[in-house]
Amino acid sequence: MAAKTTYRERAIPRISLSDFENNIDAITAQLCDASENVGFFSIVDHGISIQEIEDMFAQSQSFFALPDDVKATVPWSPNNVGWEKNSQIRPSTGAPDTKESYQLQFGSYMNDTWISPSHLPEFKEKSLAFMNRVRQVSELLMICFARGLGFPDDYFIKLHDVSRENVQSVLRLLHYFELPEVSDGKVYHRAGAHADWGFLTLLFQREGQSGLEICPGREVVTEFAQGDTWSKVHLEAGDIVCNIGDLLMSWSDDRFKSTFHRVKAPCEPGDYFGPRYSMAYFNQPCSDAVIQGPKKKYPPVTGAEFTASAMKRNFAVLAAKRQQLEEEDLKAKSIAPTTGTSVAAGA
Ligand SMILES: O=C(O)CCC(=O)C(=O)O
Ligand SMILES: [Fe+2]
Repeated sequence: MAAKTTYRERAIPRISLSDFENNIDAITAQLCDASENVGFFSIVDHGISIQEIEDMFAQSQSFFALPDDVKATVPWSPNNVGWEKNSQIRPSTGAPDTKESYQLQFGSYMNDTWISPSHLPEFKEKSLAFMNRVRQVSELLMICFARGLGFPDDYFIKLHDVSRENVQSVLRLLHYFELPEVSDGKVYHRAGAHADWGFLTLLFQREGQSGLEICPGREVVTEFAQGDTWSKVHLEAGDIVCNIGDLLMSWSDDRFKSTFHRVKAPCEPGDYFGPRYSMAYFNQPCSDAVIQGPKKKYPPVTGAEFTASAMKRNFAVLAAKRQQLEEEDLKAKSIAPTTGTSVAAGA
């Protein structure tokens, strides 16, 4: 069984981007405050309509409704594009998330990885149009973060130029499976606790499909530890939930916090066990972008190097978690060799 969660109410700032040009200073101040103190905020009046978001969710749902052997024609690849199912293992749990996802990028890595129009005629065109809408909103936020850190306004925008071949930005469509409400003793991780390693994530969720929770408290980007007091992220239709990734935390000399979050493994009364769809747009800079904060707290690294070391850290923690689970399993078997009890990995 998953452990019972300790909750604390935390206010997650809601920031309006209305009349952006005239309000840019006030918006910058609110974004910096939210990023320093929570690491999560939602944005409203961002210009993407509820209808546009729902239309993209409809495309996503049509994709996931295809038979697995059709989705398998666009498999996940190490270029970070494509479809996977039950395969993303988080260091916090040591177990795969119970979900499937389809990752989309702007450039040529996608050439063989767009689902054929014979299955979904409008999928590619509609997805690229939606990705460009989210990119535009992201660029407004990038101007504010650049100002907040004392860089020129277009500093981050240029380093996330999606017309360049080596940009790493991704739209991840997610489908978490419906889960049994009656406990069968297993823990079904939806998205185990993690921090995003990119620059800034914009997340779209559907009303009624709750589960996103955050756990702030990280002071330096090199630290993997997490607290155990969670806060639910409440959602209003049309809101975009944004979170700082490790890369922006490092690029801001640890001023803006990349916060641990998860989609809870439902196990308590009131949790949502039904099918859940979400979409996460990860802003990730070009692989040759040079990353260093204004105070030079960390040595300069390229986008590619930052990603590689984030992966290395991730896999080291994952290996340690797996070893811990194996040792617990062996211990449980030696105490009660005939029960076959499985080890619950708490998120
Ligand atoms: O599905 C969600 O609400 C969160 C997904 C997420 O955190 C991720 O994919 O990094
Ligand atoms: Fe995430």
